[in-house]
Amino acid sequence: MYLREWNMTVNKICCIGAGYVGGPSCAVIAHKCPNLQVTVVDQSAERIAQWNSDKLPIFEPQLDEVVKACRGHNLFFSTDVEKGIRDAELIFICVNTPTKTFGWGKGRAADLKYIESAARRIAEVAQNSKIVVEKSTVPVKAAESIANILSANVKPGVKYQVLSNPEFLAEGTAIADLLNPDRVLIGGDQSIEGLEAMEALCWVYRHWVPSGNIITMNTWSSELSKLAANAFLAQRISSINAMSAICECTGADVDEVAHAIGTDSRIGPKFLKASVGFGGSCFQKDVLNMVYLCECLNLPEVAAYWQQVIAINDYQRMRFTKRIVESLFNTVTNKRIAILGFAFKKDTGDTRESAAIYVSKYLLEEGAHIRIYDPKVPEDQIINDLTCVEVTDQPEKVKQLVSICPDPYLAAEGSHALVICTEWDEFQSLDYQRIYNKMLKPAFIFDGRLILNHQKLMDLGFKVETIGKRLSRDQTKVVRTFANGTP
Ligand SMILES: NC(=O)C1=CN([C@@H]2O[C@H](COP(=O)(O)OP(=O)(O)OC[C@H]3O[C@@H](n4cnc5c(N)ncnc54)[C@H](O)[C@@H]3O)[C@@H](O)[C@H]2O)C=CC1
Ligand SMILES: O=C(O)[C@H]1O[C@H](OP(=O)(O)OP(=O)(O)OC[C@H]2O[C@@H](n3ccc(=O)[nH]c3=O)[C@H](O)[C@@H]2O)[C@H](O)[C@@H](O)[C@@H]1O
Repeated sequence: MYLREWNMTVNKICCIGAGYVGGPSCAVIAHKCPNLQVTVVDQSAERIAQWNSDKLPIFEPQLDEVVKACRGHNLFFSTDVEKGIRDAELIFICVNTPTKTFGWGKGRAADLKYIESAARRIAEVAQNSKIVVEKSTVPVKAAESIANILSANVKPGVKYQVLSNPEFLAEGTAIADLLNPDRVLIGGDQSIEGLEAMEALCWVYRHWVPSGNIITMNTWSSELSKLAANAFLAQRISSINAMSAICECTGADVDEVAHAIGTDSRIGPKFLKASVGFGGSCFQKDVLNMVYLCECLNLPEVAAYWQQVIAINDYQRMRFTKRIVESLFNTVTNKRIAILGFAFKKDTGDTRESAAIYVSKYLLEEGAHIRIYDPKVPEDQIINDLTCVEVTDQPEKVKQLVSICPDPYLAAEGSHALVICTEWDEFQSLDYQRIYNKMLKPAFIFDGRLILNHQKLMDLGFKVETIGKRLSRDQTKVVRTFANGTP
């Protein structure tokens, strides 16, 4: 596409950051825009080598097919960041923006060092004008910081426009989300050059996304909308999880409550599945980022409101684990507990902020032996997650207490309890009679994802506990407690 104000044609795209977002989103752009050349660059030689191999660095349904269809034709993965930047007219920044672990804003603010280093690299290397697209999730006004870095180091004859184009894909459905997005959001400067830069990015997406699904707005609205979307989604999960605690005390059933409220078209049925707590690299990070933003803007009441979404999530993971310990006669020391599922959700091998890490941590602190099975997470990833400094100060002890099993039946063998932490489909069709026979009695199942047929399991002899409903326990206890006035 030719840009008149810029006297430039968009032919080549570069993406800085070959992670969960940069890899899949650029693969889809390359697949849908055969007229464009797309190069994904990363400073990690290991990651780039994996993208160029038969075993891609991330597991996503359909990703292999899309990458194989265009890799080597108009899709390239490279460690040559400079060349990637130099050749492209349009550059996506898709680097990580983790929560800061030090200094001001520690534990809440986003660490923007990778964004800044990408911006500085562009400024250093660029010999002609560039449209720079911030795709990473960032605090409001980050685009302005990028623009300031670029303009402070600009070379004669070079122009920049910085756009915000946050990504809304969810892991496990990344390719489907990218091929069929609810919307594509583009924020930019409302100047003539800014509008033309936005039009160039709209043109890229129009190769496959209907115009009506491409929304344009000012940069700050776009940046804030991304944080707002994740905060609203996380808040819905914390809301239904808060309901699950009430359900467990009252005899109500959280799935029934979710169904009842979800049929109200104003509320809608999605994202109302109670669980052991949300995980993933973004919900907690982005809500905390919002909390920090509110504090900086001197809005303490608003900050406290969003902080509570995280507090309920922490409470849910802890509450579920306490129930495991209580049910196992108040001690799990030296007991064997099988954990099924370690990824933060099904259909991904990603474990970042996975609820399974927290459940395992609490059980290990109580001295349990845990046997973990996950269909996609590699053994070394699980061990790294459980021995990192945030989880334990006794990594050697943890290694002794944890074993990774190649199948769920081996994990269950000789165990006192089986805990479902991830909603993998395969867990619904396991041979639970076989599992029951191999377990110690009474054999407990804790379904942290509400995915199993509880009645069938109880008929087999299992003691079953789950989130947001009482199954094995005596319902009359609840009524008596209320009669005493001490719920
Ligand atoms: N993971 C997800 O599902 C989603 C993530 N996001 C956002 O997208 C951004 C990226 O997330 P992920 O892809 O999950 O991160 P990631 O950690 O998987 O990938 C980031 C990549 O950037 C590379 N990198 C960092 N600085 C670099 C530099 N200066 N030059 C070259 N490469 C550099 C790293 O080596 C890494 O491979 C984050 O801001 C995240 O919040 C947004 C939507 C979905
Ligand atoms: O910014 C991001 O990184 C992305 O964050 C989420 O995507 P993701 O974290 O990949 O996955 P989700 O499907 O949102 O699930 C997040 C967590 O919530 C849990 N969850 C989800 C839905 C639900 O009803 N209940 C529930 O407990 C999941 O099991 C998982 O642990 C958003 O859904 C994406 O739109 C966004 O782009």
